[in-house]
Amino acid sequence: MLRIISFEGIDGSGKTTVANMVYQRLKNRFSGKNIVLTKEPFTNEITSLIEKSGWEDPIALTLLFAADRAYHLRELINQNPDVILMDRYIYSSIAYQSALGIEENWIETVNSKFPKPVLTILLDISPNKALQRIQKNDKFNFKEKIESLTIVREKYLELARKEKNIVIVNAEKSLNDVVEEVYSIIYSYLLTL
Ligand SMILES: Nc1ncnc2c1ncn2[C@@H]1O[C@H](COP(=O)(O)OP(=O)(O)OP(=O)(O)O)[C@@H](O)[C@H]1O
Ligand SMILES: Cc1cn([C@H]2C[C@H](O)[C@@H](COP(=O)(O)O)O2)c(=O)[nH]c1=O
Repeated sequence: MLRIISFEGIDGSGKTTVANMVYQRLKNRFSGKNIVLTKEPFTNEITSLIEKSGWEDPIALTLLFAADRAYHLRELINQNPDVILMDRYIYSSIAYQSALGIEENWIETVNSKFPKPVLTILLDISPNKALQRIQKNDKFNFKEKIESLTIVREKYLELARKEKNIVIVNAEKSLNDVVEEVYSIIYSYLLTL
């Protein structure tokens, strides 16, 4: 069984930075466990198709992200991890692709063969603040408009109201405070294994 802890949130919420810092601390504290840090999208080939698609067709995007995920999970199984820290996972598809107008039920069905995350850290931040942070770090060629990120954020918050394993963390706090909070949530989970 793959135990996946996913990091979710709108672009610029701090997922990659926080996941990396928390991973370093967890690796030192739980040196006997095989903790893997990874991110989605995973494959260069599918990422390039996603970029070529122009980020507008939610059906194509849902299917491409799911194909990437299927390949990614097969690679992860081979690493025999105790726990996987995943920078984006299924809830990214639900939040982002449903924000483009596609039915959430269908996105859930497309992703229904993948293991659900045991825990999800939702880094919540206003789109304004998030966009200020990534102005200089934007790696992807897509529209990072405040309007669209506002819808994505609302989709994430809706998911958090439905799914008990999603923990909302205020990502507007200082980096140290966010890392401390996320570390302690995951630490408590790992002690139960
Ligand atoms: N709590 C914080 N306070 C201030 N700056 C932060 C905080 N967290 C992250 N940052 C900074 O914000 C920028 C974006 O962070 P990061 O790339 O980790 O976000 P992300 O959620 O992974 O973004 P994306 O989804 O676009 O890849 C980085 O420059 C990072 O150093
Ligand atoms: C997994 C996944 C990702 N996306 C979107 C979300 C982001 O805008 C980009 C990835 O960018 P990052 O800077 O590497 O986080 O892809 C998506 O729309 N659907 C998904 O399933």
